[in-house]
Parts: sequence; structure tokens; C-alpha cells
Amino acid sequence: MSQHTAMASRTSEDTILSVEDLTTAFFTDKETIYAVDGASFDLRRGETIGIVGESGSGKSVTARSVMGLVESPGRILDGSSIKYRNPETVERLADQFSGEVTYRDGDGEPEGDGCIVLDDGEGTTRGYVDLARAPQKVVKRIRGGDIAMIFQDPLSSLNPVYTVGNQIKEALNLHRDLGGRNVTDEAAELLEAVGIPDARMALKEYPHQFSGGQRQRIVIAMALACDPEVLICDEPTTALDVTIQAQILDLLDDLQRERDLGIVFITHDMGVISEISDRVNVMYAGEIVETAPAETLFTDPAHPYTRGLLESIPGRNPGADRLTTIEGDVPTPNQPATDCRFAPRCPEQFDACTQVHPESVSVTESATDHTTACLLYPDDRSREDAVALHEHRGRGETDDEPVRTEAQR
Ligand SMILES: Nc1ncnc2c1ncn2[C@@H]1O[C@H](COP(=O)(O)OP(=O)(O)OP(=O)(O)O)[C@@H](O)[C@H]1O
Ligand code: NI
Repeated sequence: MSQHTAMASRTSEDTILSVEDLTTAFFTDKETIYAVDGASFDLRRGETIGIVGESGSGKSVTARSVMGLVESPGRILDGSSIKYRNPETVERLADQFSGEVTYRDGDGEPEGDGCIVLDDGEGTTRGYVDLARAPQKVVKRIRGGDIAMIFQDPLSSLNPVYTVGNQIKEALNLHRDLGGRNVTDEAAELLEAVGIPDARMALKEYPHQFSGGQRQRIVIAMALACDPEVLICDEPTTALDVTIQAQILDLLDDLQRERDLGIVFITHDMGVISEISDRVNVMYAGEIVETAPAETLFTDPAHPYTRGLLESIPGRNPGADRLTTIEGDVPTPNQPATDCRFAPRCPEQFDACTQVHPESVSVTESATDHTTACLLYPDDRSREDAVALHEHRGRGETDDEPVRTEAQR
């Protein structure tokens, strides 16, 4: 979706979702697993961001955290925020849940301690709902409404005993005020929009009567039934063959342009990521280790892990006679990171990598839209200076209690 790369010039007011310092841990009998450990990223309206990384790197847990679907023994830890910024929704929820509202008027202490944070002034609603702190009753109003999600296996989202029409209509009735319009017409229109032929007929059929690719289209239609602002796609094409995969990616691209959807696209496939993303976040062992506009990431990767992932794309290195893979596996993060989790597999590893935790820094001092968490950067500093910068930032981040107020940012 490279036509969206010009969006870098858009203002932060277009940001619909900001994830900041997200840490989600599972407290098992044996150990605590920091599945997501300090991840931050922004999503703008109409933008597709990719999250890519090997199996176990924390991609799905990131998605489930945003959706409020982390199940016990998992929990989002204090200090995390997931700010959903759609003004209409923020306003509506503030009316519905007045006990959950925090008012800020610029100077002085904020009033209240709720998850719905409202800024005063300028006539328009500015503010956000912090999904990391929101009680389930608030999250439920957003999940499946403002933010929808589709998964790898479409059958997990479809009920085998109901017709496709019934399931889409149920989603429509649940989330949309159709204002008297015919719900069957609306459902048929949605199926047409996702490219299902003979939509009227299709409404009367059952999920098993469709192919895998068509089922995924139906699931996308159900997600659109609630007219979301944000669509999270967790490996939606992984189970499909290459041709069908390409068709689904095209469909998502079209739908995004028509509806100004923000899309978070999760996959372990670098090829797919390059096709669909405006901006890419590379995830490793719970941390985002590099973020850049898609083009930059592919032409000028910084983190040794990203470079390893790119080298393992078939056909990218015609000279190489066999596929390079990165030796070893993603470690299970069972304590907060104090060093570089990639160091044991890294061809560039040096002494400090086992002692200092790499913070997210600009690749060069001036490259503000390309950051990486690797002690080799910023590139234009000496190695000692770079390491010192990471140490300094690390102290700033972890001193005192993890809860940071907006005023301290
Ligand atoms: N319910 C759970 N209980 C304990 N640990 C969990 C749970 N769910 C996830 N984890 C752990 O969290 C880490 C991240 O898992 P996650 O599913 O997010 O990885 P992923 O990047 O989506 O991988 P994949 O590409 O295989 O889907 C893994 O170490 C996993 O074992
Ligand atoms: Ni996953």
C-alpha cells in the first residue's frame, strides 16, 4: 500500500491508536513470561502497519492486548498504555461511563483517575480511552465495534450451525443502528463488497459450503459489519495458498482505501509484509527491535535481526545457493530485559550486548522515522557513545515505579 507512504506528512491528529510501553506478562506456576515487553507503536487513519517476527515473538499477544482478550494467567502490567483516540467514541464513552473520566485542563492536577482521558479546550474533543487500564465493560464497547480483529483460521470466527447471512446480520444488529434499512440488504451489500459472487444466495449457505479463501472474505465482511476504524489482522492469509493470499491482500487494500481503515497486519512472512505495509515493526522476544517505513526497512535494514529475516526470504539473494536462516530460536522472555535478547544469535554481538539493554534509538541522529533497539546505533556515534546513550535512556525508563503520568512525558 505504498500510495500511503506520503502519510508521514500527516499530523499526529490522524493517529487513531498509540501503544506505549505495552508489557503483557503470563504468571504461570513455573515462571513469569514477558510475552510483550515494552512495545510501542502508532497507527494513523488509513495506514497499514506491519508487525513481523518469528514464532513466539509476541505478535499475537500484542494484538490480544489491544483487543482486551488477554486471558488469565496473563495480564497487562502497570505503565502500559493503549490509547484509542477516535473523538466520537471518546465522547460517547465519556457520557456512558462518567465515573471513568479523567479531566485535564492543561495546568494543575488532572481531575479523576479513569481510563477515559479528556483534554479541555479548543471546542473539539481531544483525548483517548486507555484500553490498557479500561475495565471490561468499557473495552467491550470498543472491541468488535471500533476495533475489529480477524484471525488465521476463519472457521474459528464462524459458527458452523448458522447460515452466513444469520451471522452477518447478527453482527449488524449488534453494532450498527441501521435506521430502518433492511438488514438483509445490508448483509448482501457487505458480501458483495468483499467479492463473494451471488451474495443473495450466499447469505443462505453455511460456512462449510465455501472455500478457505471465501470463508476469510466472509469473516472480513463480518468484521466490517461493525464499521470499525481499526482492523487487526493476525496472520489472516497464512493458511491460504499464494494466489488466494494475494487476492485477500488486494481486498484489504481496497477496503482500506474506501473506508480509511487503520490496519495492523501481523505475519511472520516478510514477503507479505512488504506488499501490504506502509510502516513495519519488527518484533523479537516481546520487544520491537526496529521500526521504519516499509521501503526503508527493505532497502536499508538496521537491526541484525531484521537483516537476518530479510536474508531468509527466498529469491532475494539470487547469488546464494541456499536459504540463509538465523540459527537458534526465539528465547522465552522470563524476566524483564536487562541485555539484548538477540545477542546469543547475533553475528555482530560484542561485550556490551550481554550487559546493556538496547533502547529504541534513531538509526542516525537525523533519521526520526527509523528507529532500532541495537547498541550499534545511532550509526553516526562511536560505539562507546552509542552504548552510553542506551545506558542513559535505560536508566531514565526504569527508575522508580513504572507508572508514568502524561505530564512526565
Ligand atoms: N496463555 C499463555 N500462557 C503462557 N504463555 C503464553 C500464553 N500465550 C502466549 N504465551 C507466550 O507468549 C509468547 C508470545 O506468544 P505469541 O503467541 O504472541 O507469539 P507470536 O509472535 O504470535 O507467534 P506465532 O507466529 O507462532 O503466532 C510465547 O513465548 C508464548 O509461549
Ligand atoms: Ni501469533
